[in-house]
Amino acid sequence: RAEKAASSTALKTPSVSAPSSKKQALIDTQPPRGTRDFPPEEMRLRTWLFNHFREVSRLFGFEEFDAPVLESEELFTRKAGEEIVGQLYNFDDKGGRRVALRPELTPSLARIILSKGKGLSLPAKWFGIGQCWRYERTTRGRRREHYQWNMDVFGVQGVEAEAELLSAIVTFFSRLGLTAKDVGFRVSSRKLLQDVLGRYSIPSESFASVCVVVDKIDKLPREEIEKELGALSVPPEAVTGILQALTLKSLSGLEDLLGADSDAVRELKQLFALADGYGIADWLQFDASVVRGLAYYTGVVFEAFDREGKLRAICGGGRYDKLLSTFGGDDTPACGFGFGDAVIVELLKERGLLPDLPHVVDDVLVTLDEECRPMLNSVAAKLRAAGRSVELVLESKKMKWVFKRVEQVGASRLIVIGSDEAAQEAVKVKDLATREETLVMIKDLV
Ligand SMILES: OCc1cccc(Br)n1
Repeated sequence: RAEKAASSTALKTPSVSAPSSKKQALIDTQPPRGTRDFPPEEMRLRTWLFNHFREVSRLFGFEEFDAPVLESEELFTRKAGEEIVGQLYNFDDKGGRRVALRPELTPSLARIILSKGKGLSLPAKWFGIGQCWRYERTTRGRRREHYQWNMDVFGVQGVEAEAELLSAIVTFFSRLGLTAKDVGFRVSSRKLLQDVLGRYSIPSESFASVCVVVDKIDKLPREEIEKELGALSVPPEAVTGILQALTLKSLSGLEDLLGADSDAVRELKQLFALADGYGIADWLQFDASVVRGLAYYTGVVFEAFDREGKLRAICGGGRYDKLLSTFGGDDTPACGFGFGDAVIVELLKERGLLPDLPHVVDDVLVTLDEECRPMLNSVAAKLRAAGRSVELVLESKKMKWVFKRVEQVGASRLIVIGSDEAAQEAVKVKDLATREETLVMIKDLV
């Protein structure tokens, strides 16, 4: 059968095309529209940022998880009119299955929590860093992917969990050199809106959709907001009541509106008291206009903003106690946040807080005599085993080239082996700080 196939192939096309003398047209070397490459200098900054994400998550005792970038579309097809759903990067796979590139991490996390059922001991405190996608008409030239850091707590009913998450984000900002003068958090609760809607007998089924519209209050003209709320059968007097309530900026004002026994008032008072315990109260402010744009939030919601007001929200999150039941599971109290990798870098640039992250190695090793290369390799292996990062010059190079390379990679030492050194089983070590040169027996080299 192989011969037959080979012969039939031979008849159709040459097994290997002869190297063409015609120059190949250059491919498009740019990454797909809306996506980014991370060459080393960009990757060092991303790694630096992600290391801070991971270290803060470790300090708070969270465990890392991940999930596929590709998920079943049904995980994200919520009906509340969210932008994140309208911009789903979804398609039919080759098996005809409806799939989507994840636009966020929380639904995947909820799916995994559900998959573990009673086997999962609560509370579960998980964090993840994952690439998330959207398919937006590129008229606005915006990115179609970003990396998101999530921290989520499953199984804690009280706002102690939200306070812990806020403390984690403040810890992160502080590690980067940002203070409460640079960044603040607007904090509210969707129970405020729930309470107000209840006063106008708005059916609970409209709650999520109303929140999605109200979240656009700073992005759309008032009449557009009124129109979209009207389309959700929210009567004009209720629209006025809602928009009025959203102007509240103090808990005392909120208490005047909702009364001292309102859940929203009680929870927010407790949250601010707990925040004070962490020493982060001056980072937080109550702002009734914060509702966030994800349909599944049910309680406390928050977002971090740059106090100069030049940038989009830095991160956001909140409580989502009913997400599991939308997947057919039993509800478990949950809250979490998402923190994108783009706005924070813009903010650090604005504040002159981007770190200098050169490519650095400890030692550059070179031989002047190719006969000595095996011995040079043994020196490289010895140094690497001792934990030193070693750039091994892999080809025969002039010393002028080597010194340029040493500068490029910020090495601390240049280690040279020639026939004289090899004969003594030694190397010449040049300390690049002191310029001092010494002969060192290989057996004594560290
Ligand atoms: O924040 C919304 C979002 C989701 C996926 C990808 C990008 Br870029 N932005």
